[in-house]
Amino acid sequence: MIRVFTNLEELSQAAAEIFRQTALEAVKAKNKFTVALTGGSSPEKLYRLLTQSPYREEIPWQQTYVFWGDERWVPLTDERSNAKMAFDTLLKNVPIPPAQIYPMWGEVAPEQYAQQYEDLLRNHFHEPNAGFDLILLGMGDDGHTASLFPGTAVLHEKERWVQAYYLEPQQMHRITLTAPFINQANKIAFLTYGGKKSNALYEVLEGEHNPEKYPAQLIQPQKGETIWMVDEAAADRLTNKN
Ligand SMILES: O=C(O)[C@H](O)[C@@H](O)[C@H](O)[C@H](O)COP(=O)(O)O
Repeated sequence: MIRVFTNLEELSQAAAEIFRQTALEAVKAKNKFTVALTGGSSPEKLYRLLTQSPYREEIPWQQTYVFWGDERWVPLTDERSNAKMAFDTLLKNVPIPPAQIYPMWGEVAPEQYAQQYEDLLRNHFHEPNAGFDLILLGMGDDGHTASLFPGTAVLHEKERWVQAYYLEPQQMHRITLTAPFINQANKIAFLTYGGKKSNALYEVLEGEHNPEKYPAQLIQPQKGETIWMVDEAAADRLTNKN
């Protein structure tokens, strides 16, 4: 499903509403809500909204479990850390028990940490084909999502839920949920705005199938739904906006 908004404010409001609804439904059904946050700049406004009324009061924070879709392999105090951004804008300001927040960072090698994070997730979910209630994702203007970058080996991973690898062009390690595991989610919301994303958005949604070049094409949940939340500038090249 594609939803087009006139500006980031409206897009973020609608995303906050999806977050609230999904959290309430999950807690009603199984007494917990498990969400994966995204990094980048796109979710900042959403995160700030979630700390305000009515979301601050109505979201069942005590039963919320927070993971990340991906991370730059840097300490939690580093400005590039996706977790730092989420703590500063959202997590410090809502009553989630700290033990229910799982940033992707540890004092071990990134590959070893990826295995630990996967074990953590498998323990959390119990079932091998279970997935997140909600995953928030962004998309880069090259068509990457999470840390699934064009031309990387992680795009071909079938078994693992989490992987870490060295991303040569950025000279840093990245850690990411893999596409097969992301696709086990019940709901995925892409937050994508700005004219510089319009080509990639067109290629991902309406171009030829070429996930090697446009990895966001790999995101096709088996049983869940994908909601593309975009602004008019990003949607500029789309012919089908429904
Ligand atoms: O850590 C990251 O950078 C994210 O993993 C990445 O997938 C991000 O969501 C996109 O690059 C969009 O970034 P913007 O929201 O900044 O455009």
